[in-house]
Amino acid sequence: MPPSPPASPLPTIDISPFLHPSTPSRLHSTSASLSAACTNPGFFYLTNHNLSRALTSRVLALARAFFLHAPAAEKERIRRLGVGVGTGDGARGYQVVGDNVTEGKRDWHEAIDWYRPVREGEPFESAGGGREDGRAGGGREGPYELLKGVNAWPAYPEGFREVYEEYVEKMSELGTAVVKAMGLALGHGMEEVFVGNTRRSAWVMRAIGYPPLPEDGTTGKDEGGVSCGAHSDYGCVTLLLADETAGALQAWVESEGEEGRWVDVDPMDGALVVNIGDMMSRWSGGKWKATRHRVLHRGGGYRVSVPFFFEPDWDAGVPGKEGEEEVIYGKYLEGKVKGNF
Ligand SMILES: O=C(O)CCC(=O)C(=O)O
Ligand SMILES: [Fe+2]
Repeated sequence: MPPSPPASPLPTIDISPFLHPSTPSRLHSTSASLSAACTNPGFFYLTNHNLSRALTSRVLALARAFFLHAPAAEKERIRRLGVGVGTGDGARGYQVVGDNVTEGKRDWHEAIDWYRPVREGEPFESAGGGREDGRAGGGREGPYELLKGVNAWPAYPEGFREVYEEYVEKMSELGTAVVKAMGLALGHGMEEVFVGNTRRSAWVMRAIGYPPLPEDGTTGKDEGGVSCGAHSDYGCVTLLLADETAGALQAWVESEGEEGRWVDVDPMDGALVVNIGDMMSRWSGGKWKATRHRVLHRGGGYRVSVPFFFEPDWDAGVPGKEGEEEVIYGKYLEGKVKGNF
């Protein structure tokens, strides 16, 4: 008999002590488990969070309905455009299959990207900022500087924006709880550092639709033949909601004394998949890993995922290991966005 594939080695973290009143011993034991998970493999399941099943189902169903049934004209209306092109800011909006590029290769997915709204009086704002103050704003006049535009919301299916804005609130709350737990684990006042530097988190949210990869394994010239190329995430904490499709997301796991390998990160009912990004790895002095991951969706169905990237504030300074220069998160993000698109 061939050996059966290894079971997913991902740990599970119950985050409830950081969302509700708790005891010091529960807080400490949660943050100790979290620290172990962030050290290796850098990916884990998060349970007992603050999201109702009604909300997560709505979020996934709306994204699926948009990708599969929105009229082409509606997708075009909210299309991501380059800086200086109409309402484009080079970041926000809808991307057709192949628009998104990882390490120079086109990815086999479509997506909508949203970023923290540019708000008056915040460092994220600039002369060319979109100033989308909550629901009152929303004019997409342009021109905008890189990353300083206004979010684009689908008019189809109905109710999309309302549900997703509720989701952003919940995910920001959850992100804060997770970085608090991480700060407690690192000690040395890092809890205050993390909370203080993520109060105005320059969050990013993507709704991603993955058609199955073409069966011949090729997606064309300049294309990686993958649904999403191998990468590490940029910021603090990625909170991933995905549908029930198995065998799509993979993480590069290196265990001591063993060669690294790609491990399937299949969805777990009721849990979010969490991994840490480059900034959190820096903040931990390199103790924690921003684990590389990729998506290879070869199955038959259409996969939908909605990652929420809980990031540092735009102007947060993130130190590296000794001898390394501090990184300003907003500048780091600008560099990544410029390099990708
Ligand atoms: O769709 C997924 O499972 C992961 C997507 C991802 O890694 C990303 O958007 O950074
Ligand atoms: Fe990622």
